[in-house]
Amino acid sequence: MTAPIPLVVLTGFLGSGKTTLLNRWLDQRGDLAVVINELGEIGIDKDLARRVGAPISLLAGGCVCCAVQGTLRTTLRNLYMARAGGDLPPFSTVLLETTGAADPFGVTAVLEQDAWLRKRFTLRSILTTVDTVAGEAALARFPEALEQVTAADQLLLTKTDRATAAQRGALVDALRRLNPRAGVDDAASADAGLLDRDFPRQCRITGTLAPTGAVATLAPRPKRRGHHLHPSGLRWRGRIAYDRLQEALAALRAEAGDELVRLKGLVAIDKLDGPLLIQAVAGQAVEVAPLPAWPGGDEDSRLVVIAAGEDAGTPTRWLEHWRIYLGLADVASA
Ligand SMILES: Nc1nc2c(ncn2[C@@H]2O[C@H](COP(=O)(O)OP(=O)(O)OP(=O)(O)O)[C@@H](O)[C@H]2O)c(=O)[nH]1
Repeated sequence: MTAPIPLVVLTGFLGSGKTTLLNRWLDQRGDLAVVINELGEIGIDKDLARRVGAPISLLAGGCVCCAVQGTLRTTLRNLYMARAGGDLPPFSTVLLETTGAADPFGVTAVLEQDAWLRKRFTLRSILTTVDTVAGEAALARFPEALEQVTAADQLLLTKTDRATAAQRGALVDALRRLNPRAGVDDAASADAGLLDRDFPRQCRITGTLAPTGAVATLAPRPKRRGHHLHPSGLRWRGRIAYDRLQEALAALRAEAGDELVRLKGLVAIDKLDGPLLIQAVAGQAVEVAPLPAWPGGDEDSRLVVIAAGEDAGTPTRWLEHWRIYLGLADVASA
């Protein structure tokens, strides 16, 4: 049997910059197979990933750490078989982008528990993006962010261009306390060569160093029960005037308050050929960017929101208000 294929897990809290980094790495090398996990049924990240010939698989409808663990197993098997059968180029590495709510240990458990996969894939690293501006607040509020930091082999600071030196310093101190064994570096200086780097691992049970590639790790596990982050998505056809969209976004943000953790969308706008890409991260301004064309061939407008809190129905109610506000009758699926 050939050597196991390295798997790199790219994780990090919602909106912390995973897809942005993934796209930079896809520009830099063509020997990756990519698996993208999205929390909701309606996907946007896969369409936003650069089309550079790398095979890209989508795991939608839940976190890879729990709801779609089985789909991850199947996806990895399919990738392996397609590569062995010559149906895919002989990619060197699988790069898995988790959702921003994933527990990376749930991903490593898939490799640990499946004998077939264990022989054919090896966990190379867990790389965690941390938003330098919003990271400390996320760590204080969301156990998911804590899990991602404690599981990391390498922590990558994003949005350093927006952060003050004091924010950066305080965050680095907090990260070093939470995970002293991980390196901390700026994502901007992390090129795709990082994907080849092996990290020493320790066995969770004995605490002894295991050869690189073993899947166990010694990091302490913060406790949580289930997710408190709930996705919902809306899909529709028809164009919206830009001013109307701005009003609707303001109304949505006002209704949702700080329960709105993440928003992203591709929206057809009057007089624009391509869609408007909309992104918002809790506490940060909404970013809009016109794209020259619809990525991925799907020309339905889509909006995905992720809410924090106990009530999983909350984000669906926001989107229903959004639909009514904009008079969107032609909803293809919700
Ligand atoms: N200024 C600045 N913005 C960034 C940087 N990295 C990401 N962003 C912005 O942050 C927002 C979220 O970035 P993404 O790369 O989509 O984050 P993500 O972690 O993939 O998001 P989810 O998949 O929803 O968890 C987007 O609006 C990006 O343009 C950065 O280094 N600097």
